[in-house]
Amino acid sequence: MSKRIDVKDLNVYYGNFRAVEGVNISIEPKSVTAFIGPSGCGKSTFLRTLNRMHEVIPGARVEGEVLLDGDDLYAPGVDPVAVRSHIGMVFQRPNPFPTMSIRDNVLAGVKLNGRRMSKSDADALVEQSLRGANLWNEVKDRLNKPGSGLSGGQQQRLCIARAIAVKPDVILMDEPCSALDPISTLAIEDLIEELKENYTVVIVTHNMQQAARVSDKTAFFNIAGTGKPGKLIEYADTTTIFNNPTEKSTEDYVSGRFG
Ligand SMILES: Nc1ncnc2c1ncn2[C@@H]1O[C@H](COP(=O)(O)OP(=O)(O)OP(=O)(O)O)[C@@H](O)[C@H]1O
Repeated sequence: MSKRIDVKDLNVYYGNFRAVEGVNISIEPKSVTAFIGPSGCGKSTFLRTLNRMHEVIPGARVEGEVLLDGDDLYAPGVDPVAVRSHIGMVFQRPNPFPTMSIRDNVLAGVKLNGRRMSKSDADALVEQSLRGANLWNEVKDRLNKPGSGLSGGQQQRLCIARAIAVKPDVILMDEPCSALDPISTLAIEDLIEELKENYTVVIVTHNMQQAARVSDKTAFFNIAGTGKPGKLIEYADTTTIFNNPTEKSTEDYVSGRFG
């Protein structure tokens, strides 16, 4: 089930360094939202706070609120592992477990969450997830072969299958195509378009054409200079951000004048 995310007054720190400052944003369910902006402006840092993934970095912490359909992900007693089962993540480099079979890779997140199921239920979930990631036809005859035997683009779709197997509400993607060739990139972009029928999708991308192609809304982040915090500068419909932005810095960035 797709859910909305509301972020209120969010600051993110690495130790004493404030990497992201004062973000307020509402992300709609069943939509694709792109985060764009120059290197170091905090896109990945902010993305990771949406499922508490930053907590694996020592010294990283947030102030503010992140609400998933109104529930605060940072409220006392909330288990970050449970948060990550509702809000999945796909990374820049495809990271299937290399020695695990394709089938076991799909089931890895489900097993991590301690869910037990019969072999026939597991088989059905593997097929459903691989179909959902547009990978089924390419791998159905080699489900017991290692995930590392797939091409980069197939491995990334396997990681998406692994993410959707746990039936999340939200899928976060941190530059999911940056390690892929153009054909595999198009396959992932097509898949993102399909995923939004069922999920809230948030994608960090350096590729402006990709943001324009896949997203409904775009958030532009920027930094005033090295050592300064990143800020959300403008957030609007993607067509507005690319064709008629309010802020001069947004226009300069999307027209390729910096970044
Ligand atoms: N693990 C970390 N420890 C300390 N500082 C970090 C860490 N990760 C990122 N930073 C700093 O936080 C700031 C934001 O980095 P982040 O990677 O979120 O930016 P980004 O916009 O995603 O950049 P890029 O587009 O290059 O990936 C940068 O100044 C970066 O050096």
